[in-house]
Amino acid sequence: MGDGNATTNNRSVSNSNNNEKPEWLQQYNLIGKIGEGTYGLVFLAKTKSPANRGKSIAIKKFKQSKDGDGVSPTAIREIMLLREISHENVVKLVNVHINHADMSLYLAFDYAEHDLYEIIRHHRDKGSHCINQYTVKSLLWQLLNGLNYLHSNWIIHRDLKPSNILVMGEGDEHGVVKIADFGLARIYQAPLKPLSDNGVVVTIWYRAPELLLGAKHYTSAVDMWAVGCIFAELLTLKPLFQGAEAKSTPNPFQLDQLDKIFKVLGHPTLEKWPTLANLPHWQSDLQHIQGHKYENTGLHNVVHLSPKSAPYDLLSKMLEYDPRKRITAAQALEHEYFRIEPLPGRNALVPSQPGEKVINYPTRPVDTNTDFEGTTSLQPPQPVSSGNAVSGGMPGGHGVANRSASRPMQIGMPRMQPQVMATYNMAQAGMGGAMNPAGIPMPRGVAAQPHQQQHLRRKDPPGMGSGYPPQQKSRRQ
Ligand SMILES: Nc1ncnc2c1ncn2[C@@H]1O[C@H](COP(=O)(O)OP(=O)(O)OP(=O)(O)O)[C@@H](O)[C@H]1O
Repeated sequence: MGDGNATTNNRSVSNSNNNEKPEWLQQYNLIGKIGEGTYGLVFLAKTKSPANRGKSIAIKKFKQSKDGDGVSPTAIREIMLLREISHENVVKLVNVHINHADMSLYLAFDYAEHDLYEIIRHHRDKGSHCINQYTVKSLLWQLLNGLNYLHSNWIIHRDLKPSNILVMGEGDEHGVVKIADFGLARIYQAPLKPLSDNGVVVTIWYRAPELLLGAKHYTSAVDMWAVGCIFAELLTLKPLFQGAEAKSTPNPFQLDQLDKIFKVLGHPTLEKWPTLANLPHWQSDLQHIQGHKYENTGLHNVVHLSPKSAPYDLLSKMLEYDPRKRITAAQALEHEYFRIEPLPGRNALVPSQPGEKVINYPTRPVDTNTDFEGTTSLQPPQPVSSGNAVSGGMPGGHGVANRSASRPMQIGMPRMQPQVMATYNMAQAGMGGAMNPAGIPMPRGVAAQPHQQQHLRRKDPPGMGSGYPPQQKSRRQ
């Protein structure tokens, strides 16, 4: 590792003995497991190199598929492209490691102490303490800023949800949002099929109606739907559309999820969404979908916002049924909501007003008994300098450490300037398939949709060159 390339090794990571560790792993102190998703396990490690000693890294290990064929070379090439992605609001993929013995894949990312799932849960558990307006707005703005960059580079996330929206802990980037898990949907077997069944539930609550209705061609608009759901959840601390997942077949019809959506937004009509008639489930499930009459509960009642307010206007545009009419990330960044007080800032976790209490969000619990194989004891528990509580128990154990108060607010926030993406030599990489100007391959069989094409025509993605929210009077660091 450290040379910027994927590193490979023929020996399996079988235990914690340093001599038997593959070379790349010897550059880290593996601390323990911090999470488990549908596709893999996430570990906390610390770098050993003198230049970056003690830097926290999150290593995601991808599980083997059941048939044991590991990760395809195509998937590996696509992951290598993700290394070129660089933006302040997108988590940095620092390295890629492939273990050839079992074709397991390890992705090393910059570590983020918090995520929106935990932040929302923290507020909900404290009972009726909503997230302050400044924090909600700053989190949302940065999420949109990162997403605008990804969409401009032809990357559709497809699985945005609160646990994938990370927020940096203390340090230079305190309170900065980082989108995680981007671009990985392409290496999974479509659509969103887990590599192995580990009992982790795939969340459908943030899934766009066109996907639920069986659309074969999705666009970046699916991410904007998810952002709308996350925005509402930040406001109310409750998932907006909490459907029960159907699991009968690999990609079952998620009727309950649609039911939850229709109950709040009313029934979609062909008048408002003309291409609805072409969607497979709309056609095939006449009895359930078209036969049922839904009362429109009213989104404003659920999120407790005035229908005339700026946040409501933005939210309703994110939750537009027709994906072609749904607001884009670039358009959302220009919305009035971000031009009125409180203005969004770079550190989303500082108090919104002088004198307001600093919230000490809990650090991630670390299970120090689980290593890459999932069983072996790693090393004796040790103090973790980033403030992580080290628990010897299973994930979910509470390891809440006290942390010092946030830095005082500063005026004059730096502009967010995304770096230009390096172009990848596709001929050299031997890749075929549809390409876009940024050198990112399109998902197989996915044509550029109107929602995406608007980005194609632009040289610089809108909203990115304009820096942080426009016309700000005062800003928080
Ligand atoms: N770079 C990172 N730094 C810190 N924690 C991370 C990082 N990336 C992921 N995590 C955390 O690890 C946990 C598991 O993440 P993972 O992406 O594997 O699963 P998930 O997002 O919860 O579910 P799924 O795999 O179904 O999308 C989550 O709590 C997530 O916030």
